Amino acid sequence: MPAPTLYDWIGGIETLERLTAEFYRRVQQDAELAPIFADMNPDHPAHVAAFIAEVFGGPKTYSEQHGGHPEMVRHHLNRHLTETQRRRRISLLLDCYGQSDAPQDPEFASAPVGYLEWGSRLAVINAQPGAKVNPHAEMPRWGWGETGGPYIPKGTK
Ligand code: HEM
Repeated sequence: MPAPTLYDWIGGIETLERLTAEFYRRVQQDAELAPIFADMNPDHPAHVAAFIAEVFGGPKTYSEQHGGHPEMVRHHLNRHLTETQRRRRISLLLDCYGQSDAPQDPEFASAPVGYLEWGSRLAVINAQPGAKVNPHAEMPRWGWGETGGPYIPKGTK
């Protein structure tokens, strides 16, 4: 029997939307993060839920209706996000997850941490001056622990 996707395991789009709604509710009360999201699009929490759903093996709604990975990157351009903000965002997200009714088994709980670490670092890199969007960037897919292979420095095979 194939392993369920992370999307199925967490409880699908309903759970993800509950988590992002709670996360952005807490963001408004967080001194570090509130200013960054002060002018946030009201649909942002639902869009982020759709994005994560797709990364976790769920429906391709973000790719089909919201512009896919390149559009997500575009939203971070020139925002000058910092390492401190990145870490605060992860910490708050993990608090929301840990205090939610989403599954807390160690096997599941460890998988999104890798994705959050990877994805948030890309967001900070793409928020710096000079960052460019790759219009063909594929949507990442995350599983139960695959790393996707070792880091390969630029210019080497
Ligand atoms: C795994 C990491 C991340 C994911 C999956 C993610 C996902 C997204 C997505 C999907 C959007 C576009 C939403 C839309 O289409 O309306 C977005 C926008 C945005 N993200 Fe991220 N993001 C990540 C990391 C970060 C980090 C680390 C920060 C800052 C600490 C950040 C700040 C923002 C801001 C300020 C916007 C624009 C919000 C708005 O004005 O609507 N993101 N993000």
